[in-house]
Amino acid sequence: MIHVKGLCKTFETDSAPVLDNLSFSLSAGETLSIIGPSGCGKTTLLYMLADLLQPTSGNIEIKSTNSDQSKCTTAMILQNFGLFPWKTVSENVALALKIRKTPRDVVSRVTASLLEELGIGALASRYPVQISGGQQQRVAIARALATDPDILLMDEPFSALDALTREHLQNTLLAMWQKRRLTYVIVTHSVEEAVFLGRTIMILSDRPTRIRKVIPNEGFGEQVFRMQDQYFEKIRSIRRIMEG
Ligand SMILES: Nc1ncnc2c1ncn2[C@@H]1O[C@H](COP(=O)(O)OP(=O)(O)OP(=O)(O)O)[C@@H](O)[C@H]1O
Repeated sequence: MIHVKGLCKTFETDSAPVLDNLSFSLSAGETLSIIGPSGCGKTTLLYMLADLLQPTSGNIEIKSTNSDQSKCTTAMILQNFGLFPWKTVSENVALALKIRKTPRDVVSRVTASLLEELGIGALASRYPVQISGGQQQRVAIARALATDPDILLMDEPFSALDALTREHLQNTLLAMWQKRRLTYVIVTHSVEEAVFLGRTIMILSDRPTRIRKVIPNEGFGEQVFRMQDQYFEKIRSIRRIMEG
């Protein structure tokens, strides 16, 4: 579904490349955690996957496995939630559907069902300032899922949250994956989060950034994984690789 080949990125203001010859693939229904040193280009990579930035060279092909559809849709969730403060929770979630001129009854139905699914149905008419950070992030997830994207791209989506809320939302994301078999890519600074949420974990190097290692994560997929030896062993092995 996602095929990245020989991807390089150098910004005009900087002579040194940020990303240097990255190649990887991700199939439909798979989940990828990307982890690496600060400033190595994780956000840059995500923006290129979202088609918000162009590579300097190399290419990204995002294609549906369904032959009727040649192009896949992506949605992105940002670290600071990116909600519009002047719109209510349900208006924020409905936004992308309204922009696409979706019939009003469909907008209401999809919005209400997503808010229920994410446990924030009672907050529909509140404004973002009237709800907690964790609840705001649930709204951001609902908004991203409203258009039923093929691929969900997340840039440190839970990093601003306290540990318990973060864990709840990781569980929510996993539940959404189990239910919908979402394909998602998550950028994170947390090794624990990378291991809990990625069936594959990609470790990036320092700049010029290359793929240091791609690690399959067989235990991924259930909440109980967090309590298992395999989970802690994977965290230890990734830390060893990152510490070098
Ligand atoms: N638009 C831009 N113009 C010039 N340089 C940029 C631009 N965007 C990012 N950079 C540079 O590219 C490098 C990678 O930035 P990026 O935000 O992708 O890293 P990151 O791995 O996501 O960082 P962090 O882990 O700290 O969030 C940094 O050195 C940054 O300053």
